[in-house]
Amino acid sequence: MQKHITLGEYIIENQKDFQYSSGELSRLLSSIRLASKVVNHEVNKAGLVDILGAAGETNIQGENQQKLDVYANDVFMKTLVNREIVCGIASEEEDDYVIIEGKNRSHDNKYIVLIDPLDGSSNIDVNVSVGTIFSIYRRVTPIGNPVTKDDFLQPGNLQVAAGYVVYGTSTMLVYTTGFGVNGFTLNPATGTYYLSHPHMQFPDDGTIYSINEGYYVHFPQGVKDYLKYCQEEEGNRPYSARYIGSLVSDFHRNMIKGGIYMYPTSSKSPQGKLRLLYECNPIAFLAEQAGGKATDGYKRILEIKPTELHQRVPIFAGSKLMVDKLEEFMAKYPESADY
Ligand SMILES: O=P(O)(O)OC[C@H]1O[C@](O)(COP(=O)(O)O)[C@@H](O)[C@@H]1O
Ligand SMILES: [Mg+2]
Ligand SMILES: [Mg+2]
Repeated sequence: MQKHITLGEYIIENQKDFQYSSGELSRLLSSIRLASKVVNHEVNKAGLVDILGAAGETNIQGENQQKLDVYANDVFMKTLVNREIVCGIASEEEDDYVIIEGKNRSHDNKYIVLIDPLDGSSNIDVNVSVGTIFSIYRRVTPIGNPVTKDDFLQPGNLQVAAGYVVYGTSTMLVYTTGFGVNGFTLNPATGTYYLSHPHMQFPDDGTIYSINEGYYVHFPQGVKDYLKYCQEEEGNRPYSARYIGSLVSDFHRNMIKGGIYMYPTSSKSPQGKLRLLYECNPIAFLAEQAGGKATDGYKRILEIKPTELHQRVPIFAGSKLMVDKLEEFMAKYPESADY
């Protein structure tokens, strides 16, 4: 009989791959696994109980928080804090980073977590897939001291692990520790994640483009030109347009089928919309680990030096040949061109 590998087994078996293996990163990933199951349970009954709708608060970025945004943030924060395995957390739903001081081992945990607890909030109330995105770094502040902003403002190429959970028709946890990308599907009957998508790889090329095309008039000229290219009749074009409006779900589909996800700058959002630290960096790490590519249109996302916790950047991520082509169009216009 074929043996089904559980996520718990996989984490333990691959612990040796971690550069500074001490079991801490494994415990951290196990905590995320646990918290994701709790959030999944709540997301699954979203239509039944009073957890739909706005929480009545806005986050520091001026966005209306949904009840499930707040719930997911609480679950991930509490799970990570209670287990005393990280020294700091930054979340989309928190104004500033949170310093975690262990009860017995004050300030001596190694890892920090940056998280988008519930991605795609606008889809919650209409029963469409949402997700969680996480990014993990080693601290740079010496052990024994409280973490500082510098620990959180590290470029994406220093991530030690990153991943997402997609709460879709099935729930999947997909992650990398820098040794490829693996996907695990939750069996709701047993509450266990099983390895279902080993060694996930972006097809080199694809025929899906994902962008909020409603904002077309506000896009940079390079993006407009690329969209016209996507729609022309030639070779494997025109491509199919697919846009869920949930980064995790759009990215996940494109990784499996081949495609490009785009959230450019626009005259309405001159910096782009998606957040570098807990949306773009983890997605870019996964994209590269799966043989794909992620850029801001001109340079690698993973090489951007962050300056702000909630910094926004444009992102183009997906199949390598498609992102290469997008960059060709972008290169025709200087990076600072007016829209
Ligand atoms: O509605 P728009 O402008 O197309 O934006 C959709 C994008 O915004 C996001 O929902 C932002 O994420 P949050 O829900 O975590 O704020 C992305 O998941 C998604 O790709
Ligand atoms: Mg998000
Ligand atoms: Mg969110």
